[in-house]
Amino acid sequence: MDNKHIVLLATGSFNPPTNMHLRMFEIARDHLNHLGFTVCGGLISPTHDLYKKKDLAPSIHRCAMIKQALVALPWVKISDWEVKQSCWTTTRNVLQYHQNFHDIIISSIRNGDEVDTSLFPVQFVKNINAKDLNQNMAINIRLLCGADLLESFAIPGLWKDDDIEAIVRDFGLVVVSRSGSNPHKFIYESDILTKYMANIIVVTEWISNEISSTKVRRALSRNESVKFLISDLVESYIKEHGLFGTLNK
Ligand SMILES: Nc1ncnc2c1ncn2[C@@H]1O[C@H](COP(=O)(O)OP(=O)(O)OP(=O)(O)O)[C@@H](O)[C@H]1O
Ligand SMILES: NC(=O)c1ccc[n+]([C@@H]2O[C@H](COP(=O)(O)O)[C@@H](O)[C@H]2O)c1
Repeated sequence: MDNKHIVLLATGSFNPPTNMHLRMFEIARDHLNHLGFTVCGGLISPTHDLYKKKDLAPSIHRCAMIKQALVALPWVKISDWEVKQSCWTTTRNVLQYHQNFHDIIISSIRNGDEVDTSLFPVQFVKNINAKDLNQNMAINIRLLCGADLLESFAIPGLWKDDDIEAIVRDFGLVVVSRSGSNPHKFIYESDILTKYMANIIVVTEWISNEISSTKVRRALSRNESVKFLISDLVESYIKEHGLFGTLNK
């Protein structure tokens, strides 16, 4: 099977989605294209409401904000599968679900079955032609993350070793560097990550910045401007619904 066709999947709180979340997809796609991969699309899978994170807005709002943010990034779509589960799901399971979903779509197309194209994540149809399908084409779901998420692999009790191994072995990682991080050093210091180094692509963000959802939430609660940090549509949604302490401000 060839693994040159990639769908990038990012998980996280997106509380709220920032411009850096969008940029992460753009620079990853650009980098992968230069390496000879075809990025067929991207997916954002916001984490479940039961994920223990301070000040986590309800997923109904996080999904709505992501949709607003993605108006500016049409090749990426939201997946609400994770938030619709009855409890929090590991990232490994999220990746596996989406991998299975794509495998089914590919085999349906190959068999000439009627496929509901509205189900396609992103520009799938545009980037895949019949010739590819006749060969051993496959779609590889890869986890797209910032270096802080990679480094969270080392937090005791947060990730199971088995899950980390399955994520790098079966799916692969695309890691975008973030201020204060050193993904290459982190990979070097981990036996599991070093073993599967070939499946980890590090994208260096040269124009590094410190945008984070935490800082955006803080600014919003203090009635400070968040223009150019999040999209105007996301900002309007937040204010309309009084999220993150913006009520009556
Ligand atoms: N400035 C950034 N540079 C690189 N990656 C980023 C950046 N901001 C977010 N990401 C990545 O986006 C994904 C989702 O992030 P998440 O929703 O946790 O945002 P966050 O800004 O880190 O949130 P919070 O501040 O609430 O912890 C993660 O993989 C995270 O590493
Ligand atoms: N064991 C696991 O699979 C595991 C552990 C910690 C975080 N996660 C995921 O990583 C993401 C982290 O998001 P935050 O950086 O916003 O906390 C979330 O989507 C969360 O579900 C997964």
